Amino acid sequence: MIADPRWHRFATPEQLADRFAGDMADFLKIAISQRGQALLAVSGGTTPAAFFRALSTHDLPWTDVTVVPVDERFVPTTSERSNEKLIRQNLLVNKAAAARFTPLYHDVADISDAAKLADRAVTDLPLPFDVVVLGMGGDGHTASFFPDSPELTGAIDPAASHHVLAVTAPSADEPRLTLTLPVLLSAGLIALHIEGAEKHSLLETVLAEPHPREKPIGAVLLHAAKPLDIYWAPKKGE
Ligand SMILES: O=C(O)[C@H](O)[C@@H](O)[C@H](O)[C@H](O)COP(=O)(O)O
Repeated sequence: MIADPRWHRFATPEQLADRFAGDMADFLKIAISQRGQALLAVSGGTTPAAFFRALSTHDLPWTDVTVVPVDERFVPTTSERSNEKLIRQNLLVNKAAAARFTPLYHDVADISDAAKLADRAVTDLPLPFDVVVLGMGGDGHTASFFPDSPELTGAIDPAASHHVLAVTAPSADEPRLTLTLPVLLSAGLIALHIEGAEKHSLLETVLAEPHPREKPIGAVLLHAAKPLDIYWAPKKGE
């Protein structure tokens, strides 16, 4: 049974970015006040850049915050496809430049070695995450849980023993490293940031009938112990 999500709807992506950044900054401040530090996992892709830039300007004890990618393309951090590059250029700037960062990408030949290194680094963090920010693709994937991935079952296994897995998928442009479902679900707050009418409609469909293997966002919705916060705005011109 899915816990009814909390929808936060905005007229424009700019208004969403400003309010979303303020809400996440407030939650990170609470986490820091309660446990002296905060763990923030963020997704990549094309949607979050404005939110990252807005969050980077907020005044909070960034030296007590560790930022981790929810998932990563197995590409050098100089690549335009790199989520680490996106995060470093848009979030780890301004006041947030003082934050710590734990990468998933490691410059090794074999992605399974990178996954092992990333899994060890994430395991060594003071888990659970305080905030996880997810995106969603038009096929209903989130993180790197792709419907056509042979590793999907392992990645969305609620009892997965690893925190990071290497995954591949014909629909993904490159091999990926992804946090697994349990480590995402253990977060204090899970926010889903999507924009556009198409994604809104897709999510409404999944909320009505979750198919974790067809629409992997459904695995998050089904197994989340608390409601997700969904931040949505129409795309420009919609
Ligand atoms: O590495 C990635 O691409 C993301 O982590 C991925 O899960 C993303 O959130 C969705 O693919 C949505 O991407 P867009 O924001 O580009 O639509």
